Amino acid sequence: MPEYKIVVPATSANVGPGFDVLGIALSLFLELDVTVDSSSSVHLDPNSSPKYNLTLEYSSENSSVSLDPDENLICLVSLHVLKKFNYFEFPKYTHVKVTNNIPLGRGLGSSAAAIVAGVLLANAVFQLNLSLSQMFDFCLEFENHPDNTTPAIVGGVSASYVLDHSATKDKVDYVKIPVNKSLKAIVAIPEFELPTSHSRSVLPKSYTISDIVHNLQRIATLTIALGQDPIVPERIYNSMKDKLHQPYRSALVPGLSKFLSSLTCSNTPGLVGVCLSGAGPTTLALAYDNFEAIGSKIIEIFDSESKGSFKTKYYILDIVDCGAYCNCTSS
Ligand SMILES: Nc1ncnc2c1ncn2[C@@H]1O[C@H](COP(=O)(O)OP(=O)(O)O)[C@@H](O)[C@H]1O
Ligand SMILES: N[C@@H](CCOP(=O)(O)O)C(=O)O
Repeated sequence: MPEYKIVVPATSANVGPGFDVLGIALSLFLELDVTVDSSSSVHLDPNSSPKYNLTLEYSSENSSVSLDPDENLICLVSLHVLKKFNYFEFPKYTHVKVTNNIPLGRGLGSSAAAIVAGVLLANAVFQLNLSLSQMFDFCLEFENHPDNTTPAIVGGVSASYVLDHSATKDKVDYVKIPVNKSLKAIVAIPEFELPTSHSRSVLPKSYTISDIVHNLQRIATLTIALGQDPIVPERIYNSMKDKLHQPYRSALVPGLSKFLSSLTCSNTPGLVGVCLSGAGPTTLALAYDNFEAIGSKIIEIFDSESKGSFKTKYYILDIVDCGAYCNCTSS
């Protein structure tokens, strides 16, 4: 009876000036427990009619997610990978129990985690031995910016570029960026969802050269500043400013402008930088100390700016150096 455990971290993409380039893997996880078991009682449930020999179960509060393999993102990705290897269904009695702690549509890479999990699911059950490069290529077919999927796969902070969307393989290359070990992420998550597709639709089609240079200068310094020891808070803080996406998205996230302008490394001890997480509405603060105090200060800002229209909660998360993995727990 093969059993697999697949674990994929949440990710915060962009990291200020790194629109569609940078991403951080964080200690909040999507987990899949996969069994291929002919004696399992879950298949005796008359309401669970397996499609492609697969049944799905969600243990946590993702009630909006479809359990139909033709609609569920994890299954869609997995079946897509399988078809490329001429498999069209899972082994009989495949059951996938999903425990998802990554909130959906909040800018913490839930869709990227689901895509990566789908690739790993196909890889594990059919022993495809996919290379890292093949995994990146499959992910890119479902999310055409690799800034979430790369750190979800390789962990830590990464920068990636797409070599050529029209190439047949090896489309993505990446580097991992050294990060000072004392840094943690404080993510403030509003209770409303903001689909990434909507948050991308408000971005302009072209930019001024001064805005582009603004971000180019900062992304270069940020990638070095994050790993410096001792930390230079002002350098990280200034390097995390962005002119390519945050100004256009602030109308979608009440409180974002105030959050970005009022919390500084001078008035908030321990803080080194602030930005929107991915496409929002979650925000990210990087800090080396005073995590709880910074979290409370952020919540005060959003509570006052939202005027009671939504609540915001915060998590203090580690930057996890290990990306997605799959363990075979029995043979
Ligand atoms: N664990 C999951 N299982 C199935 N589908 C998921 C899962 N996580 C995310 N999704 C899909 O991805 C959508 C959210 O994607 P997106 O708008 O890009 O937000 P995010 O910033 O969280 O990635 C969800 O509405 C759902 O359709
Ligand atoms: N670079 C993308 C990142 C989207 O991340 P998500 O976690 O919100 O899906 C963008 O900014 O659109």
